[in-house]
Amino acid sequence: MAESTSKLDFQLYVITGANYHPGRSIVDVVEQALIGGADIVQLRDKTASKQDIRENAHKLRQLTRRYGVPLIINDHIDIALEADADGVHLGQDDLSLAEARQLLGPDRIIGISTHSIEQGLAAQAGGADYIGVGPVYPTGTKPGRAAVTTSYVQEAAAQIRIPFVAIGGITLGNVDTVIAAGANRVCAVSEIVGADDPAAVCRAFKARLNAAANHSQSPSRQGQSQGTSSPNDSQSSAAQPHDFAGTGVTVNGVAQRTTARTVWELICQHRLEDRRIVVELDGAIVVREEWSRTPIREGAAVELVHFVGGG
Ligand SMILES: Cc1ncc(COP(=O)(O)OP(=O)(O)O)c(N)n1
Ligand SMILES: Cc1nc(C(=O)O)sc1CCOP(=O)(O)O
Ligand SMILES: [Mg+2]
Repeated sequence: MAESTSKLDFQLYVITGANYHPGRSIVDVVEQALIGGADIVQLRDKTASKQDIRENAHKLRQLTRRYGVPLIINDHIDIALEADADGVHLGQDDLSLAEARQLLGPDRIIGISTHSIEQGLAAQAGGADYIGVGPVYPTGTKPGRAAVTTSYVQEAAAQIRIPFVAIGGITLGNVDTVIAAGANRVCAVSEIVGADDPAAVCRAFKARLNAAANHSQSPSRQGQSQGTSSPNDSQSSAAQPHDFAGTGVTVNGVAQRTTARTVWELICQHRLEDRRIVVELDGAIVVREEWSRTPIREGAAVELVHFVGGG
């Protein structure tokens, strides 16, 4: 089912889990995930004191701002507001969606955990910005919760119109199965924050998600754009289609013709979609949230600056 336009644009969602990285700071581990291409970060800590969670929220707020990535706080609306996080994530047993919306206002993101299509449809009708669909597989991060299996992912893909993210026991070993069931977005805790190299794991997840997104393009669109797509295709409709000869642009000082319609498609054509990059268009920085909405026009001068060594 086609998604409605959303304020959310992500593929890879990373949730913290301090018990998985003893001896390494949360800031260090999350920064590695961001370098690897994590699109959204959730601070989740079920055991720390409220004061410690508050302090980590402020640290992660600063960090995620530097990377232009949204920060979600699990469970604690007060901390989300105090730290100026982008939103909260709530479960079926947490504060209700309606109460949370009243406290947070219309603009902050509210994500809701769902474990059945009935719960998913209810959260969508109640105004959730996204839903979690899981646990797809049994997981030690949420022990005792029965797996919903990829059947619920398939149902969500068919019936849910807001973004949904598959979660629970997702690893590089099974992510292709989850994607094949219809997930465009995945979320992981242990596989990422418990890894020796969280950046490498994130890059690998993004490569799988991007490969699937490119593969699912219609043949006519592939012909136009070399099979690249934005993380949320509905947002790239702002760009106008180009003719077959493409658009004359200069990329990093090299004149060329491109079939890319947006900055995001140009990034994909240059195979930089899973790299940490800064984009300059005609002398002005284009922030990450705008990549899939920013059209490439004839004569554009684009600088795609990527950081060698850090990811
Ligand atoms: C993206 C995402 N999905 C699901 C959850 C789980 O939330 P909840 O059911 O409230 O359980 P706890 O995380 O609070 O233990 C989540 N946090 N994020
Ligand atoms: C926090 C959480 N919520 C879930 C849900 O299905 O609602 S599954 C989950 C844990 C996800 O951790 P991992 O990637 O380590 O399996
Ligand atoms: Mg919760």
